[in-house]
Amino acid sequence: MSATATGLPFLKGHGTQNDFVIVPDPDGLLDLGPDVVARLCDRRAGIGGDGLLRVVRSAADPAAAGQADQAEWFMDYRNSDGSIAEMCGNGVRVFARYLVHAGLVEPGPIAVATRAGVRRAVIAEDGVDGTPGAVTVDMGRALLPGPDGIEVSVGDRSWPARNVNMGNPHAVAFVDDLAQAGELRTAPRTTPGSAYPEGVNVEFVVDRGPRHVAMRVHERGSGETLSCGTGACAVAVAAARRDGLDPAVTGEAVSYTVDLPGGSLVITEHPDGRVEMTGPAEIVAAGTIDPAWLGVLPLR
Ligand SMILES: N[C@@H](CCC[C@H](N)C(=O)O)C(=O)O
Repeated sequence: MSATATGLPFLKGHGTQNDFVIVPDPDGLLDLGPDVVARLCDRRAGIGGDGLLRVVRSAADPAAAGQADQAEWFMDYRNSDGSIAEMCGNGVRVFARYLVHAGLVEPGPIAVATRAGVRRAVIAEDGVDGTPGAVTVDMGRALLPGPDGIEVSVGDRSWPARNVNMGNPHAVAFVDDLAQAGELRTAPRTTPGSAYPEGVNVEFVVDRGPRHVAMRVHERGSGETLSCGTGACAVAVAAARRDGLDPAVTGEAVSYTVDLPGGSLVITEHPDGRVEMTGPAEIVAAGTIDPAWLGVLPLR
């Protein structure tokens, strides 16, 4: 499936209600600029999505340089405002689900090239009732680069936050009540400004029970979304450190269930530092974008 004079094929998918426009471009023929991506992600005038996943062979995209020998497919992820991000956790599960849906891979282990490097996933078989199998992804190591003293503010309220990098940047703030963050129509402020020169995803977290938390997120480039996979990983690692748990020290893996408005993810940090995310991913629709609406097919 690729762009033709009669239109641009697309699919729609989501993982815990973080939703994506999926554009198959196996041979890397499309040039999707920020404006085109933002139009496609527009929920009223376009298809609608928190982001866009272009599916391209690693060998056909310079952004996947050096990864083609390990991962045939490259996830070219874009935020809904058209900006590029290094990584998307829900996106990589949906990307894997698309590859199975399209018959390009079988359920089981798969490697996906991303701007943050190769991510290895395992796609479970569908359930007997047809429920799509969960996808588990090795999200790599969390970095906790500091500095101390980061604060996140909404209106006149501020909270201390922890800087966690999952390939993309996160500020994780523990709050008393998720409603305290308000409507999140605009990005929370973070200080010092120097902590996040490329912008940041901000998570607000409350405890639900032992190794069980709930969160809301304001995503860089997409606004408040119903789920963020990298955000859930960042939250689980920040919660573990707050709880005095570090698998590298104890030698025991630590798992947290992270509830998001769109569903739940299970995040496990291993003694070697790998952070594993397990959650659902499904394809909900497929169609063709009218070239007249698009103006012109964005071919290279
Ligand atoms: N929703 C994603 C994260 C997408 C990228 C993020 N908005 C950024 O700019 O870093 C996820 O599931 O991880």
